[in-house]
Amino acid sequence: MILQTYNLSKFFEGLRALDSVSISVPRESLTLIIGPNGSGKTTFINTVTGFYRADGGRVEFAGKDITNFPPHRIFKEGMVRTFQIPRPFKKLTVIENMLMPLENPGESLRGAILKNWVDFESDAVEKAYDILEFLNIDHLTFERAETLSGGQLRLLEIGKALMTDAKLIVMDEPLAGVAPALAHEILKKIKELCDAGKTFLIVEHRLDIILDYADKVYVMGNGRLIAEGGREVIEKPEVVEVYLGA
Ligand SMILES: Nc1ncnc2c1ncn2[C@@H]1O[C@H](COP(=O)(O)OP(=O)(O)OP(=O)(O)O)[C@@H](O)[C@H]1O
Repeated sequence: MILQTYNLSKFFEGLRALDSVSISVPRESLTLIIGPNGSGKTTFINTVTGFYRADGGRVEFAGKDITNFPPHRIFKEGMVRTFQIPRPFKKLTVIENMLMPLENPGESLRGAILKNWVDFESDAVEKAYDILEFLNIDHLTFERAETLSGGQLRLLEIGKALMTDAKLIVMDEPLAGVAPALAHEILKKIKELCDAGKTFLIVEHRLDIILDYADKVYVMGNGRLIAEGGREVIEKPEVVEVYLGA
């Protein structure tokens, strides 16, 4: 297992947004977290990646206790996250976005750009090209990010995550706003990356598209884990019920 949580909990003024959630993410898999709106999925991701402090429980990454490490330390351990809404630098080109460092979210745009132009390493550029080619967006290399479609922005986000060499890529709704054909392309790329040694933990609502690609599925409802298993879990009565009740 690359990631394990043990009774992870997070409370907001009495609301149990995350209530003793224990999950295991196998290496080189696509593990999916689903559940109706407000069931705690984003809170889970935020707590695992250090954006929220846990109120209870433990997070282990690659066998190491990383509970309540700050986000940059978790990043250094090899876990990177993408956000519900992609945040590229719109006026910059795709390749410039690829070369933007991710490790220091607090760094100013100006500082980041200067650092990049000064520190440009040819192998970083080469790596960025290779990744863009793998993702089939190399034709967009010199386009400004603002001209990309929703799906292309998601691919750019995956590209940026791949630039970091993170072992585990955590994604919040990577298919939101993506046309179905491109969504399938994205998922096929993700599966190829799993075969190549990466691990993905994904929160997603579009089950019709993503379920077939999932190796393992966790279902949340009201801050708790209500089911886990293979793709067939969505047929369990308790899962149907939590979706109907939402
Ligand atoms: N920063 C916060 N402060 C207070 N309450 C919060 C905060 N973040 C989340 N919550 C609450 O925690 C609960 C779980 O929210 P969360 O966003 O984790 O659900 P979700 O499953 O990701 O929903 P969605 O699918 O709509 O994104 C909700 O009741 C939400 O209102």
